[in-house]
Amino acid sequence: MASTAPWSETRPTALIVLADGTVIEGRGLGAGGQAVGELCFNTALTGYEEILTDPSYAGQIVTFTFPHIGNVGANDEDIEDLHPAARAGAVGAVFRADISNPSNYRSASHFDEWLKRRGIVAIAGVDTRALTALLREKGAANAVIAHNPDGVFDVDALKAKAREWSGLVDLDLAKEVTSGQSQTWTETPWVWDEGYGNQDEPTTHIVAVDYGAKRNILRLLAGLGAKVTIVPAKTSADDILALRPDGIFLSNGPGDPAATAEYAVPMIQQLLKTEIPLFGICLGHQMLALALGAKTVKMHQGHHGANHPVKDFTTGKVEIVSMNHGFAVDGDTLPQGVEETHVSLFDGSNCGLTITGRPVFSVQHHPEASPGPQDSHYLFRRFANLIRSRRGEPALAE
Ligand SMILES: NC(=O)CC[C@H](N)C(=O)O
Repeated sequence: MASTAPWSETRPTALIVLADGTVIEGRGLGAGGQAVGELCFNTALTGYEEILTDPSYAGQIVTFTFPHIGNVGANDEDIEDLHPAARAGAVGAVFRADISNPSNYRSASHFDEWLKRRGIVAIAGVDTRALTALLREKGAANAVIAHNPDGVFDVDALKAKAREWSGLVDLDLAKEVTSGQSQTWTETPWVWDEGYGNQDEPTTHIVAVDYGAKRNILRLLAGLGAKVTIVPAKTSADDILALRPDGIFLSNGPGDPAATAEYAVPMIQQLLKTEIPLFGICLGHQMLALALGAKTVKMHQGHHGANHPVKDFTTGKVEIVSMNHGFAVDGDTLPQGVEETHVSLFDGSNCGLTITGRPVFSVQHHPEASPGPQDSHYLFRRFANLIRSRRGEPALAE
């Protein structure tokens, strides 16, 4: 099977070096050079391009547990970050098999070329089952991924680099990946044979605070009739309210929520003094929880995949969801008046909250999928219904 990977039987052309000194050898793919970050694993079977361009993955190296990554090629349509030139998203990728030639009508380039252009350092030929078992046992690890086609590495220097990296705890990465200025978003979700649409006749206005927002979230909001104004992470509550939103959205994003909370929490607390419906996803969920007085914790290995079962206590239904988080809200710290609405059926961790009797809620998982099942799309309709109810309009079927 063809591969663009430089192949050396005798010499590895890429390494993963963990902070504990573990060295894993393989074949280099994608960009040359080195990247440092937290090494995690993702169990999704599809959607590698969406995963690697999710800005929530900034500062992380993703091990794909699915062995064949790259076979549907790459295109410019399936990226999830708002500003591709800024390359917010995963810094490295780990694969079992080499990348085969693309076979898909939507493919515009070989995935290896795409990785190179995107500046993602990648490695193939890794026993990803063993690596995943190691990460499950020891927890997500600080690591360096290095790719040199000549096969020359200073392993001691790589070990030191992995050891000396700060790690994600206390790191505010939202400020690195947020939009520099406000912009309007009107693109609606992808439809078979038609591609993406456009919201030409918006009936509501949603302000989305961008901590590293994924495009498909914005598309789903626009698809439900909203004009979306994306604002930078540090926009003040006054400036947000001056836009006269019908609803406010707090986006997903990378890094430690407790670090971003420094400026996000006072802003969210001010927004909560109004009755404007508010919806948060992932980092947005975590910061809403912090604004309400709850605590977030670093998880052992995190949740990254497209096959996680979550229970919605408000309906009793179980949904299969996309997840990508390394921190979680400690459900035991939710104050009185705040209800836990969703929980992970894998480990019981908190996956959602609402303020009793108020139009405010958030979830830890990624209801926009992209990639993943669409079971949780109802949460966008739940948000739209909070806006509709405030305006005296009939509810959509959830
Ligand atoms: N997808 C996200 O928004 C991730 C939130 C946060 N950075 C975490 O890892 O838990």
